[in-house]
Amino acid sequence: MSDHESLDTALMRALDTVIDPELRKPITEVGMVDSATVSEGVATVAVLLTIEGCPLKNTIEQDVREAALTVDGIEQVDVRIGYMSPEQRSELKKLLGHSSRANPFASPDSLTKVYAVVSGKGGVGKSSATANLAAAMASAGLKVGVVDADVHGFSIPGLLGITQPPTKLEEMILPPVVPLPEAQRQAWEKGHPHQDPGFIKVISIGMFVEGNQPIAWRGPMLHRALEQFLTDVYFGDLDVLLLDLPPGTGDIAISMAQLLPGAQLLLVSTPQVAAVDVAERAGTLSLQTEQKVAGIIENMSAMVMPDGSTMEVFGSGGGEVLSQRLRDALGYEVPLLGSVPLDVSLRSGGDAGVPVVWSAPDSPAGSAMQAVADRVLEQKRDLAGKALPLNF
Ligand SMILES: Nc1ncnc2c1ncn2[C@@H]1O[C@H](COP(=O)(O)OP(=O)(O)OP(=O)(O)O)[C@@H](O)[C@H]1O
Repeated sequence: MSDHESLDTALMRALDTVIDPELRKPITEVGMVDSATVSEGVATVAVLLTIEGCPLKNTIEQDVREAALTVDGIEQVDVRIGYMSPEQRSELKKLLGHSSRANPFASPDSLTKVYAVVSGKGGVGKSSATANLAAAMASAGLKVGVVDADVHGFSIPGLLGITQPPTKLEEMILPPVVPLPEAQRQAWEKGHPHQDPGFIKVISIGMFVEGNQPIAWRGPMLHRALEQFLTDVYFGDLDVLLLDLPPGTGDIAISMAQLLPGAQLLLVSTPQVAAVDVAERAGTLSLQTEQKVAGIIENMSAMVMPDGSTMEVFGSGGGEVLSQRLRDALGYEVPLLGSVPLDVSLRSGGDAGVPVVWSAPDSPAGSAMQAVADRVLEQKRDLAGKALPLNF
């Protein structure tokens, strides 16, 4: 083998380590490296991006440059950016095994655990719980998808700090990906040197409307939108899919049950005993849809004051009462998965686009949200006692 050939090969191996941020696959595997050669210490890499104006152009360019410079004998890198032709994009879709006519999560072979986060009333912290569960699960090394189907109150992109739009490849949609923040990534790599860290792929109705416009859709359109999210969006292999649904027992809850019959419900409620009736209705809808309620998340429970005392702004005991009532109504245990206190750090983390389990993991709300996520993951481990192909 000549020096040229061995350097070219070494360059290609280095490029194997560059992961496309949206597809979460090595760029060498998905046809994004058109050519890569080395001559007199200069690497020339022709990269094909999926679409023109790809928002991740700079990241990919930078990653290619850094990877090439790890090769002994390469001193300079010339990255040439081009774009895939329609034929190349079709090839890519085939390679990804994406068919926009199938909802992969409804297939009996699907290994993805699906949870719909629901509530009786609005404003009880359903979206905050969804974002924090997703973040905690990604920190545990899981590949997590989030579908923000809260049509009238979509807030997941903001809670997860997403500003980048999805990428459209004809009818296939590549959702934005939230990687682990630096501190969590380092902690993961220290404990699991040979395993990829988790991430969150997110799709939201809010990504498809201009500015802050309201959505005035009737049931069939909502159904179609949810269906499209499950079929047209390329999530790849996920460990967990979380859905943030609108509050109550409306059209979307029914559509979700039709499209994802295997989804389990996580019911969010405040500790206010008077709110339990409404939450109970959201839980007992599962009798008609034949879905399982996996547990209750009590949110906005007693706030810890600076002097260490607690203040029960929304009362107490609602989660326990709801757990008992649902056990009686549904005929199986519906555990209270945890109580998350009212906490400024949860609100400020959400406002800053960093869920509190990441921004302030030791805060009262951060540790309580983490504990809820741990309980959900434990339930998953218990599943039928069979080995799941997951590493947690
Ligand atoms: N434990 C908490 N401590 C402090 N603030 C909280 C807590 N939980 C939620 N909040 C705040 O309450 C508001 C409502 O929360 P969130 O948007 O998560 O509720 P929701 O149930 O999803 O609402 P919607 O009905 O609009 O979907 C947000 O401003 C959020 O930051």
